Amino acid sequence: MKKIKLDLKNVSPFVDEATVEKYAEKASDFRNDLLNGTGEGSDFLGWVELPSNTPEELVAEIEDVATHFRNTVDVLVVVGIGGSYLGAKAVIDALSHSFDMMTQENENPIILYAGQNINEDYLSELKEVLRGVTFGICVISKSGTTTEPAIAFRVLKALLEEQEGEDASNYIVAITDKEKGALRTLADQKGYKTFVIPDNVGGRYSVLTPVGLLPIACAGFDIKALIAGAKEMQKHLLLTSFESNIAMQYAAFRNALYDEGKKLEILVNYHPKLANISEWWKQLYGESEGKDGKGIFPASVNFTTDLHSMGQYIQDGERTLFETVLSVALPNQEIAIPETEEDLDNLNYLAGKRLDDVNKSAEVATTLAHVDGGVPNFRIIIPRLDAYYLGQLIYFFEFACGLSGYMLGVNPFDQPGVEAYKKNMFALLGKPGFEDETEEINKRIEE
Ligand SMILES: O=P(O)(O)OC[C@H]1O[C@](O)(CO)[C@@H](O)[C@@H]1O
Repeated sequence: MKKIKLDLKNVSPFVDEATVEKYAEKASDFRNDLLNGTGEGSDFLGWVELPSNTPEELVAEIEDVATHFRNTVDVLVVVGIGGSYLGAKAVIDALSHSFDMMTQENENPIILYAGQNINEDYLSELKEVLRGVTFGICVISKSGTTTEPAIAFRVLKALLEEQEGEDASNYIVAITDKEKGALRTLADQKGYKTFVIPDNVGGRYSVLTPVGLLPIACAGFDIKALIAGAKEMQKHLLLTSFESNIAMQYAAFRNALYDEGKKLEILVNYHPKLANISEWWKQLYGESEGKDGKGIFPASVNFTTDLHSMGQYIQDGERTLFETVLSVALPNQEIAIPETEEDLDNLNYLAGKRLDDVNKSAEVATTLAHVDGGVPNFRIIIPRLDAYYLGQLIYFFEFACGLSGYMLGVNPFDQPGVEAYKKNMFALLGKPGFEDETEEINKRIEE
């Protein structure tokens, strides 16, 4: 089997060799910190060994529960926010037919999402489409106390109970901490089927635990292939030499770019199915690195679509950005451009060419133009879009993120900044225990 590759050709000219060397020298130590738990945040390194250590029995249990849902429901609502849904959505969207809801042969439940916002229209409309439909709920929260998914679950559970009566609990699975949190208490009391999120795996690193694996299996995709791909990458990233370790290279070069004033990284795809891989990646890198007044800001675009909107800025705006292009080597489908006799649209010069040839030309053309415009370009080559290579990609990004955070000098496994909005919101809503904050925030608003 092939491996995903990292092409540095269009990054190297933008960085000082000595700076890269500085990070490259440290890369091996940081790699050891990840493997041996000797760096900051070492309580949250459970993800490092997940691909090689996930027990077969757990995979079989996930597949059994997925089969139960695939046989009993038409829709599965995944309730979660951040790392508790982004990985599953990223993989499911990458592997699904682009027009899934229009295909007749879909034997798997439609996967919908809730709890990733607090919007009243969204949840009302979701309830509207679920009314009268056989649906299940997969509620995911590591802490078991996050407000957004807790509200959505309460609302959807009420609808499910209204429709299924005493049987409702057979349509619910909860993925949460083994003993802590409100969701654990509720699940135990109601007798829901549960899966555990290991203590030592943070939300944004949890896609290869039941958090990602169960929804992906319910959608009908091959979780064993996903894990096998991740395992292959895990083996590869054990390599100690900088020249052969693509995670060390990516981490070192992006930190060198940061030192050169490139403060913003744009993850680029030329494949619409990868759009949500970018959303997952943004949380992974944003929450891991954006702290202590530092960190590359992760952004994303979908090309060629966004070349007709953001293309102008990337080519010509502030020179503080670099791109990381996800390039899928081979499409899974084939379509050639037809020839017409009249050639009224002047496209006969492309007749017979595959669409992918045109897409690849756009990719090469754009990369060259952006490099000429002062935008360094990493290129990650994914042999094809399937579960195995997505597993490789996920593990590569996770490992590189850990390394990159250490190179930046931050703890890549905490997210203290996320608490600030929560504290204010609880104060505004008058949550018990936040009385002093409520008084303070009300004064501030009235001023
Ligand atoms: O799984 P939980 O505990 O509901 O958390 C969801 C998300 O919220 C955060 O904790 C941020 O508030 C993320 O790190 C996490 O992925």
